[in-house]
Amino acid sequence: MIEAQGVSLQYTDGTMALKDVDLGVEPGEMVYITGPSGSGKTSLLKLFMGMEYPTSGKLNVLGQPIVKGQATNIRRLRMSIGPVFQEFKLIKGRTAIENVMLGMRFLGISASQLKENANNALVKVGLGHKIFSLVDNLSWGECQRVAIARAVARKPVLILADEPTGNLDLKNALNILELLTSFKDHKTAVIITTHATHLIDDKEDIKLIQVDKGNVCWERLGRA
Ligand SMILES: Nc1ncnc2c1ncn2[C@@H]1O[C@H](COP(=O)(O)OP(=O)(O)OP(=O)(O)O)[C@@H](O)[C@H]1O
Repeated sequence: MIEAQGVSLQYTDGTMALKDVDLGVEPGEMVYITGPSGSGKTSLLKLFMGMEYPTSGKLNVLGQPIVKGQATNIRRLRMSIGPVFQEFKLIKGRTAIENVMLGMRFLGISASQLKENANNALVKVGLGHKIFSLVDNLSWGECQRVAIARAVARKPVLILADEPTGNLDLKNALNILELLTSFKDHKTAVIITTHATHLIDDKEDIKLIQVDKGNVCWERLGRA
C-alpha cells in the first residue's frame, strides 16, 4: 500500500522534516506513528496523502508514485484515502449527513446510494440520532465523529488520522481509537498519529512507527 525508499522532505524554508525514510505499510495493517512535537508525524501523513512531495527518494502510495506535477494521479489516490485531520473542515449551515455526502460527491454514485452510505457511516460512528442536526449545533467530539464518518463513508482502503485523541479525555480517546481500529479489515489499513503512547494496546498486532527529528524507525508489536 505504501512503499517509501530513502524519502526525505525539506520544506521551502529549509526545514528538514523527514530524513531518508524507509517504510512499508501492507493492506490490513494497524499503524501508529508516535514522536515528540515537531518530529515529522504530520509531514509523513501529508506525504501519504500527496499533500507534500518527497524532495528525494521514492514514494508509492496505493500504486501511485507521489511526484510533484502528477495532479491527476494524486486526485485519483485521494478517492481511496479517508483522512481525519486535526481541523475537521466541516461545512457550517449544513447537517451532519450533508457534510458526509459532500465528502463523496466526486465518486459518481447515485444520490440514493450516497444517502445510504452517509447514513450508515453516521450510525457506525454513534451519531444515528444526529443525522439531520446542523454541524453548528454539535459538540467538538460529535464534529470529530462526523469527520470520521465523512472519511469512512466512501469505503477508503487507507484511513489516515492525525492526532485523533488530542483533545479528548481518556475514556473518549480510547473510544475513538477503538472506532478507528474497527475500520481495519483485510484490505483496509489504518494509520494514526498520536502523542498518547500509553493508549496504544501493545498486545494487539500493530506496527509502531517512531519519528524523532525527522528520523523514522519502526517495529511490530503484539506478534507471537
Ligand atoms: N509548511 C511547512 N513549512 C516549513 N516547515 C514546516 C511546515 N510544516 C511543518 N514544518 C516543520 O517541519 C517539522 C515537522 O513538523 P510536523 O508538523 O510534521 O511535526 P509533528 O510531529 O506532526 O508535530 P506535532 O506533534 O506538534 O503536530 C517541524 O519542525 C515543523 O515546524
